[in-house]
Amino acid sequence: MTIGILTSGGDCPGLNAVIRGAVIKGDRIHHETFLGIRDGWRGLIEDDIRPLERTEVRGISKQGGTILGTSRTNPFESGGSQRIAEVMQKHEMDAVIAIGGEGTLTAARRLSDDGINVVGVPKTIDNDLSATDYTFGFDTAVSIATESIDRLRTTAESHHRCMVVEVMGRHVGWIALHSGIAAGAHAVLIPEVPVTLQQICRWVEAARDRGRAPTVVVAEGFIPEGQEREVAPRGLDVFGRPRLGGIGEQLAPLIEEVTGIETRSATLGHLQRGGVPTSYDRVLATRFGTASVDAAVARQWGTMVSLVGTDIKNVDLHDATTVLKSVPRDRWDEAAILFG
Ligand SMILES: Nc1ncnc2c1ncn2[C@@H]1O[C@H](COP(=O)(O)OP(=O)(O)O)[C@@H](O)[C@H]1O
Ligand SMILES: O=P(O)(O)OC[C@H]1O[C@](O)(COP(=O)(O)O)[C@@H](O)[C@@H]1O
Ligand SMILES: [Mg+2]
Repeated sequence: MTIGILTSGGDCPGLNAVIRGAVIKGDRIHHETFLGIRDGWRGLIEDDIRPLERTEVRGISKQGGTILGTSRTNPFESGGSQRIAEVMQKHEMDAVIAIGGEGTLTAARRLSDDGINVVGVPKTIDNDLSATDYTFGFDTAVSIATESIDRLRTTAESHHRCMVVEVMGRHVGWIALHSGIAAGAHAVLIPEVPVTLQQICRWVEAARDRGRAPTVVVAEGFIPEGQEREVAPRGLDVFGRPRLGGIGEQLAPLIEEVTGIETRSATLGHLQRGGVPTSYDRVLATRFGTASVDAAVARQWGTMVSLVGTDIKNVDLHDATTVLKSVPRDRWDEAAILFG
């Protein structure tokens, strides 16, 4: 069997570990041949494909980014399933392992419904995919965010300031919640839970009154009071969605105005997506990679590998892509006991 591998959507630490796991297991156990598809669906549509040898994946599980490149190309805008089948046939490619988030896997599901042999691997720092307990990349993003909040807090303490830290999370607040709890934030603001400016300021003042440097962690997708949408002053991405970012900068002067506490903001942005994966993410990504080849060999098309408890299972792509995994209200309430 010849298997093509692609990485698509926002990159995330651990992608290379999946590629390495798949190629090594496929070569050593199943004697499969691999093709590297460049830049996600773009490579499959534009026929940008090359052999992917075992020697190329040596030692890459600790490397950030993806050796295959990524893009947000929509396969259905330029030829769709028919074009992909044509390119696969040309390369005698029997199957595709698609490593991506909810967007990529939705595309994979649609392609699979059209008869393309696809197996999905869930990736995203946002941890917003249903049908898997965790995705690789999330642990690394939370670690980087936690360390950054710890650092920002020491400078805020020196200056008796409030610090607003903006983290990623397009639709969900998992990174904000976990890094906020880990760093002992005085407020965590997420897209799932509306919080008034008044409440935020009450938490900030309570922390200040105890001699603490108030620390507010906000997910980029948090919708501030009185606004209908997220803060997105930087136009649209290639898929036509608003590019989020800026809520931290918007909140800081408002908090300063209401509380009188000098307030700064810092946006962590792509720092959360770059660099080496944590050991947790390397292990999860490697296990996903080896399991994805097993799924391809077993011809489990239209499925995705997933983490359930500590086991790796196979789930239907339909189940994985219908509902986003958002933060349940009780998980935020549990954290909110510690705010202020
Ligand atoms: N509903 C959809 N149908 C087909 N293709 C989609 C769909 N949603 C997203 N995609 C494609 O997958 C790409 C990757 O999705 P995106 O959300 O950017 O990243 P991720 O896969 O990490 O979630 C998108 O740019 C788009 O081209
Ligand atoms: O700056 P970019 O690459 O357009 O993407 C930013 C978005 O990508 C993410 O990091 C991950 O989202 P995806 O998994 O959907 O790619 C989001 O948290 C963020 O909103
Ligand atoms: Mg997405």
